[in-house]
Amino acid sequence: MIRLTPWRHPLSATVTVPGDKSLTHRGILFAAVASGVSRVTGWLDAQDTRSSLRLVQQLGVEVKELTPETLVLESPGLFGLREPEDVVDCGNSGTTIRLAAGLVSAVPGLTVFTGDVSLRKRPMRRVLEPLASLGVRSLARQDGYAPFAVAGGPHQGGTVEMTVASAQVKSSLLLAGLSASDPLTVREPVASRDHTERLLAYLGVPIRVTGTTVTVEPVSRVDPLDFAVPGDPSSAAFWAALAALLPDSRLYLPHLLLNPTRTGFFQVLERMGASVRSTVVQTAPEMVGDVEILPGRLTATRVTAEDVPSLIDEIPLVALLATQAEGVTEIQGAHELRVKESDRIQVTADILSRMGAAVEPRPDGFRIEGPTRLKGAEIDAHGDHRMAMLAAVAAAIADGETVIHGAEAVAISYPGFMAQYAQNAGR
Ligand SMILES: O=C(O)C1=C[C@@H](OP(=O)(O)O)[C@@H](O)[C@H](O)C1
Ligand SMILES: C=C(OP(=O)(O)O)C(=O)O
Repeated sequence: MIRLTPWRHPLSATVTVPGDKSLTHRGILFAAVASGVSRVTGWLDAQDTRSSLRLVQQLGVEVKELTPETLVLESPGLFGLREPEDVVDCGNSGTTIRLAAGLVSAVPGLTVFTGDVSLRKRPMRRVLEPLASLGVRSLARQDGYAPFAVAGGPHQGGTVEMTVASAQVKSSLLLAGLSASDPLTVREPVASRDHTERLLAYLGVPIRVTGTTVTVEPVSRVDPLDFAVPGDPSSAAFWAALAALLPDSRLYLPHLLLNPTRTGFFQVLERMGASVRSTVVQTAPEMVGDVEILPGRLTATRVTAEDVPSLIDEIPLVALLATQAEGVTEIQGAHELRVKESDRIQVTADILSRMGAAVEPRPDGFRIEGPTRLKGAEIDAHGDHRMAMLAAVAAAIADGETVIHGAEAVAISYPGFMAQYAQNAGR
């Protein structure tokens, strides 16, 4: 439990955020696919990425070096990975369990997956069913929840029409495509983050992307990877929201991942009235740059299904900004938030309503009327890292004290968040 009091000053700072979570997971999993010694620098060391690390170790990958900056892994390669001797516990990490389900289609024998109480309630049919259409056998609890088991072995390619826009489902299938007997095409309803496609191309795997259709060819061997992970824009979004909400702030966020499939939050922030300036310093394999945020008068906005994948994890922060914006903000097409680490539509609405905001949860989003003054409250993060950080940002602009239960969940994606928060709040 932590107690937070309002900030009485702007956020005028340079904040360096840890490495991107999605890219760190992929760096670890692709190091397992590659044959030989791979290196991932700037990696995120957090509970979720440790789940991916444990998974690849159970599959026979050796950790050669692990420092706060660098991870060096040695793998026998995709076709040398071995059946895990025990159940693979993916903790709280949806990305680990779903991507790994596709990866282990190449691993002879049985891989049994489980996770924590939250992960065991998240839908897995969305990966197991399309994998089954390629001939990958699996068995799951009723309703398709973990624990489930995947039997590796021969399977084919073909075409899969995805029903949800999900980078986890798409990536799981593309990983299974690497060990299929023929090419695999995956089509998404709306483009989700494309890190897997970019990394596969960077590794020299034959892959074609046309609009929201991706085709990958099977491989016999993949060369090792040397990959630098830039800062996580989803972690940076908490600081950007603070700067947009605290008058006279000036925030500098150096070296962030600026892949356009991830920057929807910064676009919405600008649309709502904040100033967002970015300077691109690298374009391949991923776009990277520095971002500066200045506050402005916030006005309501509309977020639609087309926008959702590019800011899926940041939508609760848009809801918070909307409580301080003039007018009615509507967020639509975000049903996916209901099946994250918590039901993020319900939990966000509960947190903001307790703090005095006018928030109406909808089946697929929110209607929020602003501006309203927020007041401190007693908040339950429901074991969800992003809900705990959302409450901390809200606490900075609320009147009175906010108590957050379950704030230790931040260690899932951003272990240093509360220390950096205290450091900037105390000035
Ligand atoms: O592929 C990824 O790294 C992720 C994809 C998204 O999930 P979905 O694929 O379920 O939308 C996102 O919410 C999650 O934090 C990370
Ligand atoms: C949804 C998230 O992660 P995952 O699906 O990997 O648990 C997240 O980090 O907000």
